Amino acid sequence: MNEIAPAIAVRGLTKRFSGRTVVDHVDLTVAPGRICGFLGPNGSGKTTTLRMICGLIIPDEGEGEVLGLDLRTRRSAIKSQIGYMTQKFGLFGDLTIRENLEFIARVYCLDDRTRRVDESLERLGLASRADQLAGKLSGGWKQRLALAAAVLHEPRILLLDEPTAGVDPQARREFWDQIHALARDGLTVLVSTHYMDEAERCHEIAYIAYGVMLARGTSAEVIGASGLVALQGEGPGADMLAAEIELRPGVALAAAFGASIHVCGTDMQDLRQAVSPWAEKVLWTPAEPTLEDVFIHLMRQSDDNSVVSA
Ligand SMILES: Nc1ncnc2c1ncn2[C@@H]1O[C@H](COP(=O)(O)OP(=O)(O)OP(=O)(O)O)[C@@H](O)[C@H]1O
Repeated sequence: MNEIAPAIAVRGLTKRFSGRTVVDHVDLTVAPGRICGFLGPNGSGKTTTLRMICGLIIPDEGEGEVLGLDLRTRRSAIKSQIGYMTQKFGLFGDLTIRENLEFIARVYCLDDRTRRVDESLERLGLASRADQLAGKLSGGWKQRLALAAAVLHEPRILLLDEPTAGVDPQARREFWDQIHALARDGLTVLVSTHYMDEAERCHEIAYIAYGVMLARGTSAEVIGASGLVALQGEGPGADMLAAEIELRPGVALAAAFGASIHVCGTDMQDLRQAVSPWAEKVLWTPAEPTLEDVFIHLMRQSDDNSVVSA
């Protein structure tokens, strides 16, 4: 059987700014057509990692291949096959959707511009609004236009930096449906996000805290590897107990969800022992730990290196 070459295979990627290591020996392999989500606290090196992979910044250490090209020696060739959508809307508000795409097509010196723009408008559901000014669009439509612009030159890797911050749930869902459609056609997608629902829509996740990759895999694998177990408590006042319960030995996290409480730890016996003082008032039942539990747990265990000492 022929093995499909990975779209991305990098090893030991490291970046330092002013002597501070912001990405510390990160390894990553992503197969073509996969959507890989990057999560982690603010300032933990997600964007820097993505930019190194795409040849936009030079790693201080590390090596690898992106689309089969050497990351150190073929940066320009890699960059030409990357689509990049940043969080900030970077298109022209006083041009229409169509004019913006035509402008991008000229910047990239694309051939057959009218066909490409028409196909892109159709594919991303923008055709009915092609003549609307970009500046008058809602957040969701702006994101859709930014996505159309990022993939107009038919890149093989798409980089999305917090793509749906501030966009409503319906528009986010549609945006993600489009990302999945692009991935089905072979586009490899790397996306940084703080949203759990976005993480869950990725094929795989990489969790980076302060430059170090702490977890990697599908969302089920990341939850399984965390070793966390959880209990849900329901009863009068259960939602008021989080702060007190979180201080008990054996409890890693406790949080109210509506009228109930969700608690996590690494050992079920210890967790049951920790909540036993409330066994009469509150009904405790086993629950599934969530991705959010895992990420908060990992974050609390890692050292914040983002504070620069004087
Ligand atoms: N060009 C630069 N020069 C100096 N420091 C930088 C530069 N780019 C990033 N940094 C620093 O590197 C660290 C990692 O930044 P990065 O943007 O990669 O984090 P992030 O995980 O994407 O953060 P966020 O979730 O807030 O977007 C931060 O402390 C940031 O201030």
